Amino acid sequence: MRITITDVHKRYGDVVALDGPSFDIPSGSTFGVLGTNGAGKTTLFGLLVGHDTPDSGHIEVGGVDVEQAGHRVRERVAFLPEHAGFPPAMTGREVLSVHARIRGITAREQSIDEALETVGLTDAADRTVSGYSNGMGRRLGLASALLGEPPVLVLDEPTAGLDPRGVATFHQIIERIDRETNTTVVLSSHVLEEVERLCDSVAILEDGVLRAAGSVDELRTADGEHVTVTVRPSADQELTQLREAAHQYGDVTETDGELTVTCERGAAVEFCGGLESDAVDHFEVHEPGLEAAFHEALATGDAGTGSNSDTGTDTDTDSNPGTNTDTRSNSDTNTGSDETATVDTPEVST
Ligand SMILES: Nc1ncnc2c1ncn2[C@@H]1O[C@H](COP(=O)(O)OP(=O)(O)OP(=O)(O)O)[C@@H](O)[C@H]1O
Repeated sequence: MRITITDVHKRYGDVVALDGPSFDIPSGSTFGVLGTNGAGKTTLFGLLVGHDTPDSGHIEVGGVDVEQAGHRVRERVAFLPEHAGFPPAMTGREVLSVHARIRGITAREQSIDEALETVGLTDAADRTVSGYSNGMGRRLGLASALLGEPPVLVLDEPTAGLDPRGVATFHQIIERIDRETNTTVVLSSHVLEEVERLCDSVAILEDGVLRAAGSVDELRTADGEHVTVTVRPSADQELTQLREAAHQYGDVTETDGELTVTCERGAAVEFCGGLESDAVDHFEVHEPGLEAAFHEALATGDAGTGSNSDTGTDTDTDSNPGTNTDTRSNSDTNTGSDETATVDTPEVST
């Protein structure tokens, strides 16, 4: 279900929480809302799920204005708040049963079983919540949001405070929802690698203002002319010559005997093509990441894709985007990730 946010304003007294952001969230996508502390993410989510109303502007979910829908917006939008608490004496299943009844969900038992299964809590369903770990509690919150298969799922910092295993479990669940359903997932996070991994598109807010919006691919290649190349020499004595060569192509930094060269794509091809196999143990070419785009957006107010942005068509988008540089095709490659071309013992030489 497509979400359209149009010129939304919200103040709390003198504080401007939202200052007119406008952007679209494509149906079926996983969408990240990013921003510094106090940027307005939670405020936006409160308006999106109908907990509060904007001072002006509109939010539509599937063509229906959230404000006008009133409590009926719950039929379309489910919410996992950042701090969701449950009565400790109730079992997980009882919690879901109450939530299902409140939300008027039919086929309640089946819906509860499915939600428990999706979040991996089937075995713990009949234990009291007081014995749940933090991660299990978060997953119970997600199960509650999933009841009745809502077309839109809003998750406010879903992995905040979880240990690495809890984070990984949550990622798997969200990826499964993305893969197996047409649910539109909107999430906020301060962890840019997480957003890069999970989300198709993002909006970046600062002080209530939209700084950038677009697909993750568009944003991270907004500065698409530049890549970084890291090179590890085969021996210490090769470092000086490599450093001199690298300086001809771009800015060079050095850490633990490894060089990082930031340069234009064409220069990277030339530089890598000129590396002598005897002198180099290993080199990698990195695409610009979302983190660079985020800082760029905050620094310039625009990451290159424009503000009041349509972030895509009303269809699912590729959830596992990635672009490669031309340099990858020049050599034998072991690709580390979609964003990195990794080359061991290059066979090209001058
Ligand atoms: N109920 C409220 N009363 C007064 N000010 C509020 C209220 N809710 C939010 N604000 C203010 O509005 C601004 C936006 O807050 P919001 O919680 O939406 O930001 P956020 O991006 O979610 O921040 P964080 O990443 O720290 O959770 C902040 O300046 C905040 O202090």
